[in-house]
Amino acid sequence: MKILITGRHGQLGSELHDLKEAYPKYQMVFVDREEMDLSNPDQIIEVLNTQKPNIIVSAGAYTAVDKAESDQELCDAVNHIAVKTIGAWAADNNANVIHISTDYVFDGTSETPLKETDTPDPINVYGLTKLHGEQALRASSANHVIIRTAWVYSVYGANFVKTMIRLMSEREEIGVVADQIGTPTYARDLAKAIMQIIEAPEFLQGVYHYSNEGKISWHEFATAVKEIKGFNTKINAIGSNAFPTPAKRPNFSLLDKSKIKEVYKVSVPDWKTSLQEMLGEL
Ligand SMILES: NC(=O)C1=CN([C@@H]2O[C@H](COP(=O)(O)OP(=O)(O)OC[C@H]3O[C@@H](n4cnc5c(N)ncnc54)[C@H](OP(=O)(O)O)[C@@H]3O)[C@@H](O)[C@H]2O)C=CC1
Ligand SMILES: Cc1cn([C@H]2C[C@H](O)[C@@H](COP(=O)(O)OP(=O)(O)O[C@H]3O[C@@H](C)C(=O)[C@@H](O)[C@H]3O)O2)c(=O)[nH]c1=O
Ligand SMILES: [Mg+2]
Repeated sequence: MKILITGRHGQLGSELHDLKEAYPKYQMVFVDREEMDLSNPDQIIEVLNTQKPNIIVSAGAYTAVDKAESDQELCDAVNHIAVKTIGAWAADNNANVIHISTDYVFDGTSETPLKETDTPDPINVYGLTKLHGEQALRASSANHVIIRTAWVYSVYGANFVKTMIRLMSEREEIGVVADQIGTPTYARDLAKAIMQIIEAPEFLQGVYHYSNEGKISWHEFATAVKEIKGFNTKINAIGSNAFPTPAKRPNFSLLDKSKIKEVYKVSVPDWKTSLQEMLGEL
C-alpha cells in the first residue's frame, strides 16, 4: 500500500512524516513544492503517474490567509485546481483521497458547533478557494474523505503559538482578539487521526470535522501559551475591529466532532493537554 502525501514541509506534512516509522507496512512518499508544484497541473499528473499511490493525503495548501486576498489566482490554483487535478487522477486510477480543508469555509455566524451538514459560506479568499477545492474533489467522483480542521499548530512551520511566543519575548503588552471563537488543533493529533482513517477496515467517504476538544478565543489561546511558558507580557482582550487585517475571519468556527468520533473512532484530545505537549517539545 503506497501513500503519497503533499505538503511535505508543512505542519501536517512534517507530523505525518514523524509517524512514518510507526507504520512500516505502508510505503509513505512525501512530496514538497520542488517535487510537486501544486500550481502546476501537468507536474501533479506526472508525479502521480510515476508514483501510482493507492492513497493520496492532500495536505499541501496555500495557507497565508491575509496574503491570499491580493494573490487570489495562485491561492485558487493551489487550493482548488490542484485538488481538482488530484481528484481526476484518483478517480481514473482508483485511488482514495484524504483531503484537508478548513473551518474558514464557514461565515462564523453560527451559534452552535458546526456540523458537516451545515452550509459553508466563506468570507475570505482562502476560505473560498478551500471550499472550491472540496467541491471539485466531490465532483471528481474519486473516493474521498474531506477533513475540515481549524487553528492548526505544531513545532513545525509557522503558526499562532509560535507567533505569540515571539511577540511575548519582545513586548510587554500585546492585543489579541477575544471575539473569534473556535478550537485549536495540534497537527500531531490530526496526523494520528489521518492514520486511524487509513487503518480503518472501511473507507467511509464524506466530510468530517476534526479539531481538539474545547471552546476558546484566540485571546484565551494566547493566554494559555503565556501561562505555560511563564511570560509576563500583558495580553489585552481586543475586538476584531481593533486588529484590522486584509482578510476577515469568522467570529465562530467551533467544529462538531461527533461524526468522526462515531465513524472512525478517533480520539480527540483536549486542546490544553495538546498545547502542553507541543510546548514541551518546542
Ligand atoms: N494552518 C492552519 O491553521 C490550518 C490548516 N488547514 C489545512 O490543513 C492543511 C495542512 O495545513 P498546514 O500543514 O498547517 O499548512 P502549512 O502552511 O504548514 O503547509 C502547507 C504546505 O503546502 C505547501 N505548498 C504551498 N504552496 C504550494 C505549491 N504551490 N506547491 C507545492 N506545495 C505548496 C507548502 O510548501 P512550502 O513549505 O514550500 O511553503 C507547505 O509545505 C492545509 O490543507 C490547510 O489548508 C485547515 C485549518 C487550519
Ligand atoms: C499576531 C496576532 C494575531 N491576532 C489575531 C488575528 C486573527 O484573528 C487571529 C489568529 O491569527 P493568525 O494569523 O494566526 O490566524 P489565521 O492565519 O487566520 O489562522 C487560520 O489559518 C488558516 C490556514 C486556517 O485554516 C484557519 O483554521 C486558521 O488557523 O489572531 C491578534 O489579535 N493579535 C496578534 O498579535
Ligand atoms: Mg496564518
